Amino acid sequence: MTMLSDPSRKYRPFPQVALQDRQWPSRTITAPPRWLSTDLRDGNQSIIDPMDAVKKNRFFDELVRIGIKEIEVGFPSAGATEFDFIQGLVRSGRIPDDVKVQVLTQSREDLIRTSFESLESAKQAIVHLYNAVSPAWRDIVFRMSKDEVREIALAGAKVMRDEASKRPDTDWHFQYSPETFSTAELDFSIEVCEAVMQVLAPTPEHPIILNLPATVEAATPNIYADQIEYFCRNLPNRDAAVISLHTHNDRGTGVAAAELGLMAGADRVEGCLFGNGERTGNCCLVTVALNMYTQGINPGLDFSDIDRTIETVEYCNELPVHQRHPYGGELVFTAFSGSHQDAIKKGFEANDQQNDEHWRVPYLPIDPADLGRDYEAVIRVNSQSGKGGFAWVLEQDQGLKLPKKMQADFSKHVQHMADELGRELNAADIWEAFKSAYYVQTDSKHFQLVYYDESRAPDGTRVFAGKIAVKGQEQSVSGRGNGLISSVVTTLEESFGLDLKVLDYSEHAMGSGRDARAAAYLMCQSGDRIIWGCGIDEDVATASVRAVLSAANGIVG
Ligand SMILES: CC(=O)SCCNC(=O)CCNC(=O)[C@H](O)C(C)(C)COP(=O)(O)OP(=O)(O)OC[C@H]1O[C@@H](n2cnc3c(N)ncnc32)[C@H](O)[C@@H]1OP(=O)(O)O
Ligand SMILES: CC(C)C(=O)C(=O)O
Repeated sequence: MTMLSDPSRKYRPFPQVALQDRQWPSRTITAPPRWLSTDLRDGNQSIIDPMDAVKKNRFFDELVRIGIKEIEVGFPSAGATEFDFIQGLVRSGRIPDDVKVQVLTQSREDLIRTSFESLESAKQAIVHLYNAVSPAWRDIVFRMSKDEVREIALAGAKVMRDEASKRPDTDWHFQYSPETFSTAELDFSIEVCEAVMQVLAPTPEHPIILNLPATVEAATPNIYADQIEYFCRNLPNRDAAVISLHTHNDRGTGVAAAELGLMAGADRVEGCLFGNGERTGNCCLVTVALNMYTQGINPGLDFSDIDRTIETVEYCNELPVHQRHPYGGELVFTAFSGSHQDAIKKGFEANDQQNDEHWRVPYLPIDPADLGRDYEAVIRVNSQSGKGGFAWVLEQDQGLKLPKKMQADFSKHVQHMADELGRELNAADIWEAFKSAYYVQTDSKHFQLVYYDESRAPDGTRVFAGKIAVKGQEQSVSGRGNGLISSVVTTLEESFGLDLKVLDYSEHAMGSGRDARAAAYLMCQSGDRIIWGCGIDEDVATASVRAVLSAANGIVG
């Protein structure tokens, strides 16, 4: 056994934050934060093959297109690929005026200087300095005291200040991250940030960005929220700082931590699209933004063509977006199971009928159409599905609105097919099943309408006269009734001895305008059997004749 029976021998519970009067639990998010995408930095440093300039440029353009205004474009001192891409981007003139690019650097003099050089001639830019401050990193990585670790930050901040002052044509912004903030002593993080602020002298008009990372997510998200609230309440000169969140997803709650962190007073969120990033990834910006959207808040980011965004992300990261990923995954708006399909179908119908625009569709937290997703993908049919599922597919695909009782009849055919094939049934499968169950638009049937005429007899009854092919042999037939349908029923009775009593009839138009067709449905009794028929034709009367023949085929078939 490799898992411990007593894990407390190896792992300690995360301590509570000393914050008795926490305010964040009773706050709500009412406005979007500032968004920073670190796809091209944190995302890029964690994929198997880091992006080349072609991929980085494509990703950058997509980030701009969806409306991200702060983009961390790389780690310039990592090497020539990074440096040249950043210089190329800055010189290309492709950075919109309202977009700031950001670069990350360790707090080492040569690396900071290289970072500034990469941004030479930028109109505006953010230089992001970091060093780890928590005990494990102090003891193990740096082997330094608190004072020495604070000194790393201070020394770096001074180089930043000096490098910026050498390049007055660029509007410089500074960001500092006490890396490993989530596992550090809060008062020490505040102490280091305060020291950095003293060097860089931010003001409310030109604030510093203090980015507080959960470099490794180590506790429940309420703890991170406490840490953020504590930090915001105790940081001197809070007005001169933009508080930024940078959560990772080690415990699977990176998004929750960012949301609670915003309630705790933060102004900005860093993350990656679809949660790429170190280990289990960064907080997913798409999820945080669309969670807000579903609460009626415009996140300021546009995912109305989410598939295009996914395509770019998958191409550049060479990693798939998981099928179950919130909002973007291929299956997240799809219901296979019968009771979900039934509720969704009813929800769409109710939504169309209600007077206001508020979204109320069971099982769907967001309208897929808002993200450019097709309704057709919402309901897919397999052996777990019910009548709501195939009825939806037939309606979307063929325009057929089956009467409720006929859905129950057709259900047996679909279930049989699904069990036989042992796989998902697509729209073509369901249409095939329908055609063969009701002898619609197929040559392999007992009775086939060749042509007919309808006339009125002197006594007012209707006369049906025409040719019906029986197993391919055409026969002239005729019969009378009160209406067209009953005249066909009489014809079948008199010519072929069929026992057929019509119990119910309905019809509807399929489509509109010149191409409109009609569908007719017939519920009949023959002996003790209930038989359904369906006819489709350009002409509504002919559709009803076909429906009778469809039922007749059901009797003999
Ligand atoms: C949490 C994060 O995601 S932070 C971002 C991490 N991203 C990256 O590292 C990607 C880009 N990095 C790189 O290309 C390389 O690491 C480089 C070029 C920056 C530096 O490479 P190297 O000079 O070989 O150093 P290396 O990366 O191994 O860093 C280790 C050294 O830097 C020190 N160091 C680490 N972080 C920092 C920091 N933020 N500030 C100052 N020094 C630091 C370590 O203590 C160690 O020092 P030592 O050699 O005296 O023990
Ligand atoms: C550099 C910092 C912000 C980081 O990536 C982290 O701590 O995860």
